[in-house]
Amino acid sequence: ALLQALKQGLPADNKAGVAVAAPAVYLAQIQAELAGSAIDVAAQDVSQHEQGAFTGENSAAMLKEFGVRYALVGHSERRQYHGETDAVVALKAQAALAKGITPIVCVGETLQEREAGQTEVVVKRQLAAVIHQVGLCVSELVVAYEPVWAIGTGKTASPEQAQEVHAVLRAQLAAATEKAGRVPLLYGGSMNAVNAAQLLAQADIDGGLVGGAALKAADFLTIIAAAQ
Ligand SMILES: O=C[C@H](O)COP(=O)(O)O
Repeated sequence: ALLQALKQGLPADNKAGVAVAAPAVYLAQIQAELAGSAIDVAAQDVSQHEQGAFTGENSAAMLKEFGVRYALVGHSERRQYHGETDAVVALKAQAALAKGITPIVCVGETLQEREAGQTEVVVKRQLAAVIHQVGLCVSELVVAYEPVWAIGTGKTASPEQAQEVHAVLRAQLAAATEKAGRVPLLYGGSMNAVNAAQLLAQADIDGGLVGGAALKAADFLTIIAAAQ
């Protein structure tokens, strides 16, 4: 029902790239529902391994069979609950790129790290691992800044706080590629229909990685409208 509402509500002149990131078991259904629409399919994770005996993992090649165009890598919940290190996240980004899937690399600091003044150090360390791993493919990444303290909490980073970090990430990308301006930088963490426009108005915030607010089609469509 959510996908139908999104498809019907997306204006014909929509200019924002839109993708739905679903758990792997729903990807076939999502692919079928979104066929012929302007909405892309994304996975919430991808294996770091190209192939082999890794029971339970979904390789990039397998995801590709279901029309997956993007894969989140390094979402803070994967880092926190599944022990994913910067090195593993970097391998996942590389594995996705190798099969033509665009990785959406998630970075972000915890509340403790922010309060310790470590935000810049943490996000730069997380992104550096990926930049180092993917080499010349840096310009093919999407990067999402998701402060851990803002995810699902209703506490959004202020537009100024988010922009400050996005500017750091943009500069880091610019040191690695001439095409840094083309790398979409998304903000995630309690983005909603009310605060999206102000966040998206910031110079280096190109889009959103929306969780809770995307579960209501009307709210998600409002955010998409703000991203034009
Ligand atoms: O996966 C989604 C992001 O982590 C943001 O979630 P949220 O918008 O519910 O805070």
